Amino acid sequence: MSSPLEDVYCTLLMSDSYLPGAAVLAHSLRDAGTTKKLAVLVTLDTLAADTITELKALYDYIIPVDRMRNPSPANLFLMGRPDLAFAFTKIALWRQIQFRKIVYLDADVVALRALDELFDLDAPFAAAPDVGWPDAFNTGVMVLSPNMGDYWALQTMAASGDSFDGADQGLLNQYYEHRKWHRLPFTYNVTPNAQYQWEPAYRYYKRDISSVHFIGKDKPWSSGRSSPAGGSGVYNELLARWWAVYDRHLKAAAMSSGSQQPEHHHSTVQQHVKGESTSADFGTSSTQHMVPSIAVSGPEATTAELPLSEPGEPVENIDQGILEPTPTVEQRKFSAPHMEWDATRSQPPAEARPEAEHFPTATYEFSESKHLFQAPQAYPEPPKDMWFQVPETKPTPAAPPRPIFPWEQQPNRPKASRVFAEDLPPAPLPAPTPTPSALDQSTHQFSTVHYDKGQIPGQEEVDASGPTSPPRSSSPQTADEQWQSFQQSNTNAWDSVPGIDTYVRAIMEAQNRRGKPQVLSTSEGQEEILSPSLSRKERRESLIITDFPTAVERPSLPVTPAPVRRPTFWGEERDQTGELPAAEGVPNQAEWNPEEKLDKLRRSSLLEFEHLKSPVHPQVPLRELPEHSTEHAESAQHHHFPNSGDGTTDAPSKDFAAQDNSGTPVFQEPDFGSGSANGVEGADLLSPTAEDVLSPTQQQ
Ligand SMILES: O=c1ccn([C@@H]2O[C@H](COP(=O)(O)OP(=O)(O)O[C@H]3O[C@H](CO)[C@@H](O)[C@H](O)[C@H]3O)[C@@H](O)[C@H]2O)c(=O)[nH]1
Ligand SMILES: [Mn+2]
Repeated sequence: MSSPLEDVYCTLLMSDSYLPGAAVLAHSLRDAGTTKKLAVLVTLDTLAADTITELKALYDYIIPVDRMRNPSPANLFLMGRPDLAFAFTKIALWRQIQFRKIVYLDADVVALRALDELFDLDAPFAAAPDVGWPDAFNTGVMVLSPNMGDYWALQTMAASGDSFDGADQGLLNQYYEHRKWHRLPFTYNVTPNAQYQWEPAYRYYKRDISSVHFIGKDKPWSSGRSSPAGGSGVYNELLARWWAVYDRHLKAAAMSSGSQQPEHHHSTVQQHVKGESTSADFGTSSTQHMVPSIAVSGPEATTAELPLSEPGEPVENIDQGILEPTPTVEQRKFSAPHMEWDATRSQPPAEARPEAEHFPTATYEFSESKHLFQAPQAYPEPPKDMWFQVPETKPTPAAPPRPIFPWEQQPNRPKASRVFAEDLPPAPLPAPTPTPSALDQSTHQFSTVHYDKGQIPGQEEVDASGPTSPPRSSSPQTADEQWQSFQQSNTNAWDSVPGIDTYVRAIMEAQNRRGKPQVLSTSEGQEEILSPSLSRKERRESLIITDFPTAVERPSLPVTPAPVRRPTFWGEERDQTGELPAAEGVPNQAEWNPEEKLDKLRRSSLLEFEHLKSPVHPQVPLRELPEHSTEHAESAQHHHFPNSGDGTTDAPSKDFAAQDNSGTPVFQEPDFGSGSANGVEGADLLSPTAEDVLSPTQQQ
């Protein structure tokens, strides 16, 4: 007998109903990698043969013991646990002197890690505090050194029924109250309950938990998979640990997946797990099991026929609409992962446990429900206040903007409106220009609609009903007179500030010196051409942009206008970086005599231009010309030449300045289309090209 005594984990099984607990416990210890052997005390006369067979597959030692009844079980009723009438049987542990040390675990314990270090305790007896009374210990996890002295002392107490709770825990606490017992950390016997309150402590110590003990009447396997209503997140989390072991080794799906273990072992366990199996012959043939499920599912399976499930039914009843789901937030409370060390400051401690050691595991399986899907009667309420509340009372409109311009303060100011050219009565054309040439006749055809100053559509809207400007239809005034009166009534305050006037004049003079074209200068001899009614002396010379020169004041543009130098974003850099490529067939400006070309044009056959008189000539769009069209008509004498060759009309350059860089509007050419702009013949006759305009200095 010199061989050293063995160490074992040991549990107790007195009824078949606790078999799932004993099976999960054994698997959890083996999963944790313990090197110790497993033993189970069994009361053979209260256990089924299948249960013993199952235990043999899980435990190294099956140790039959005699049941020991409490002779005075009244205190058990005080606890509400009359089922613990044979709890004294547990003291048989002390007589298992074939073992050096026993780490005893209740059958309702699941080990989260191996507890092998407990075998190294020197103390003859150790246990963890009980949550119901922490000065006492819980007898679900104990470390003991079997010896017959303690056994007989305990047996004597038990026989006399000396236990304050009527069961083993009261007995053992009374026995060790005046002896030394080693107090184990609570983490060796964590006893969660649905009403657990101190969740922060749980979060803090969670990673140290070695085993979880599901005390009380309801066990994980007897309650089924759904957690008790209102169960705390802590409880559900730890409950999941038990089910994780069960699912890993014992659930029905494992049976049909080629497991090496005999099927009946698992079915024996499943019989005692709520919601896992209701049939005694479950597992004899999975095919047979499937047949009724097909027969039941059909349109005739209405909600009324569905069996109502108990509160603790599996999730699939929620899917089937039998049960209302609880909101997801309550099902899964977030808990931040516990950090063992500050990873931002140091490396992990050498003896640290794996970070993923306590990761919760969840296993999902196919539903075996035989019912068609039924939508839940109610889904969780959508969040409130997610719509825009339309104000019930109309908001008071904001005050109108403060008047800026003098005419805005006129009491009877007409309401601003929009007038389109199409809506206007045809404007009376001014007296035709007494030019006999056919060229002029055709030129006028270019200007589809002819406006005088006072008839400019854009100004009509202000003009027409204004108090200072009588309606044109009833007015004997000429267009120019209307224009004058309009201008006089609508002046800007700054028009009369002499400093501004002087300043702008200086700028313009500087520009003139640099060769900019100025259209405001008058040209003698042309005064009477289009507006004989307006004397030039009546107009003051003006810098105001809106104060356009009349036809009398405005000279005909030179045939070859001076190129307009436009300011670029890069300043004058453009002159250095290059120029546009020369247009094909465009003569050098120096070699070009406009008079000669005009003569040549006049001599050419009139018939060739007859088609240009047609107002629907395809090259001439019928649209209103800008307000300077009067001037345009004049200048067109010099600019608009038809192509004498193929009969198409040549477009003048559109780069012809609409505005020079002083901001003074010059005039805008009508759009004649771009197709023929590069015609050689026409280019010969037309002066300004893009090249001329943009980079005249670069030419030769
Ligand atoms: O029908 C039964 C009842 C109990 N047991 C075994 O006895 C143990 C104790 O019973 P249990 O239901 O686990 O009791 P608890 O709910 O844990 O109640 C507490 O009270 C019991 C009686 O004092 C102590 O044994 C427990 O350790 C203590 O945690 C079980 O784990 C089993 O190992 C059976 O095998 N079959
Ligand atoms: Mn227990």
